[in-house]
Amino acid sequence: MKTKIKICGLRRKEDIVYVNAARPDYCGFILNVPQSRRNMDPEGLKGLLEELDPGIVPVGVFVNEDTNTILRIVRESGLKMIQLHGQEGEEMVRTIRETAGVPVIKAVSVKSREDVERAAGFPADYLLFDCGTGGTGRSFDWSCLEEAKQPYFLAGGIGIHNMKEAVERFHPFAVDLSSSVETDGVKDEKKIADAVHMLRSLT
Ligand SMILES: O=C(O)c1ccccc1N[C@@H]1O[C@H](COP(=O)(O)O)[C@@H](O)[C@H]1O
Repeated sequence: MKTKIKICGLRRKEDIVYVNAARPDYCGFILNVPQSRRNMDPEGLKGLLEELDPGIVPVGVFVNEDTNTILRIVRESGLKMIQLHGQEGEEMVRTIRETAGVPVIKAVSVKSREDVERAAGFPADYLLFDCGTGGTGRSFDWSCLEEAKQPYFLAGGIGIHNMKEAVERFHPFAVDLSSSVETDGVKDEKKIADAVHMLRSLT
């Protein structure tokens, strides 16, 4: 199967224009995470999603958010996928997956092979392997991925400099980019286009 691509951390109208032109498979919105410079208020989300090309799946990224708040935001905004990027436990992942009616991605911070092995027990539709807290622009030791048993999103410092190696060596379900497609802290149209173009040329 061809590796897909997600562009994460959109928050401006221009960002929607950029992804509509580049056409990644998924795009992500960091919601109610004030410690992130990519944070956006869910109030503004519906308006952005109305402008999004229907062929791009919008993913809501939450960090240790209350379950009912996640379910309400998904219901009201039209998000098509949920990414849990904090310390959410199995029970919460299961509840959200059963109730929200959209697929759930569970992010796991990888420091060792054991982190990847343990993640196999999560009742999520997809796992996402990342470095640290998310959106850091840093990679982890990819040799840990040799223990991965199910389809996963690969995140953490992915860009055009290392995407070829990531895809050809590990065949992730999707690569997930944020920092590498920004200039001066905002999304960059050309970097997004180049990243999506490179991914399509690889697979
Ligand atoms: O991007 C953030 O600020 C962020 C904040 C909180 C949770 C997740 C966040 N981003 C996720 O990080 C990876 C991309 O990381 P990178 O910048 O390319 O290294 C992706 O999964 C985003 O959803």
